[in-house]
Amino acid sequence: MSLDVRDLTVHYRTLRGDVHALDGATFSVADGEIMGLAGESGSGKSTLAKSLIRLDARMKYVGGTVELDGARLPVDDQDAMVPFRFHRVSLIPQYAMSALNPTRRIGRLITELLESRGVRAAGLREELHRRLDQVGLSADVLRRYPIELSGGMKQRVVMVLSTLLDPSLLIADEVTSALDVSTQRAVAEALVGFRDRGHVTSMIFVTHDLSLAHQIADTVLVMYAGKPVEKAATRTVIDRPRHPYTRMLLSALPEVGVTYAEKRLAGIPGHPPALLAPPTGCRFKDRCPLAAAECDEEPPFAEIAPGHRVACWKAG
Ligand SMILES: Nc1ncnc2c1ncn2[C@@H]1O[C@H](COP(=O)(O)OP(=O)(O)OP(=O)(O)O)[C@@H](O)[C@H]1O
Repeated sequence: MSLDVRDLTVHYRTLRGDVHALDGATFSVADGEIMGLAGESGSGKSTLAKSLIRLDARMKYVGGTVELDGARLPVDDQDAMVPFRFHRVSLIPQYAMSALNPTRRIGRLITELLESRGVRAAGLREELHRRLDQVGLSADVLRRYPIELSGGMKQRVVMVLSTLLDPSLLIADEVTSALDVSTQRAVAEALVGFRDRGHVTSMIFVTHDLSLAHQIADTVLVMYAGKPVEKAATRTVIDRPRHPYTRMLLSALPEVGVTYAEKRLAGIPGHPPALLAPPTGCRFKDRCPLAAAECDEEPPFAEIAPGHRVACWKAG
């Protein structure tokens, strides 16, 4: 088992109190698995992604454990995480490509970044060239400035850099959302290529776009209001979703070739609950067509079939 997360709970400190952005997340990711992490904006996807690598100053670890390849990942201690970051667990952050320093050539940027992580860049030069080639970039990009590269090229440079040390876990946080559809596909294919060549053991692919998760992920974990609500093989989530929220999320997807007049976007009525004071019991109950008295108690994230977990009293 590559990644094993138990009851991970992380809040944001605010002047008005704690925002319960991630509340008791339990799931695992197997060796070789690409897990899509899906859910509406604000469901806690980025919070979960960041929690596995670096909490920012406003985030507060509240509880839970994370194991990577059988050893504890010290996600509650930011200094103890230093040797793991980049080496064992690596993140391609949201908007990574706009974070490249515009005044440095790509080659120099990469050298500086590697050396700041205690890695000798000279020893990795050949491998760097090989990996750039694998994602369709020539070594010539190393002599260019970020402004001379397209968005898709910059994204691929960041991807190569994030995986250069063969991390066990790669987290890709909305890496394709700023790209056009064909570039999205190239970036998604490059990510799958990293896994297929063994440059990363497993991957969490954060996206609000279930159709994109469908293209590259082996499994999908759906989050709602800070909690995982369903996880299964991608085909199962798409063809036989069991959580009412997953069903509504899927029916809200626009269909290609169907005009707006023919099928108005279903959408999901209502709003997610405020996470400053989340409701007790199932967090989806106020928007759920199946809600009943038992939903005042929190449903467990139970395995209803091999590899298929659902947090819903009505799914069993
Ligand atoms: N710095 C912060 N301070 C307070 N609350 C925050 C902060 N960052 C995020 N939140 C809240 O935590 C919850 C989860 O946010 P998060 O960014 O993890 O969601 P997300 O699913 O990644 O959304 P998106 O798809 O928009 O990136 C939301 O309710 C959000 O408002």
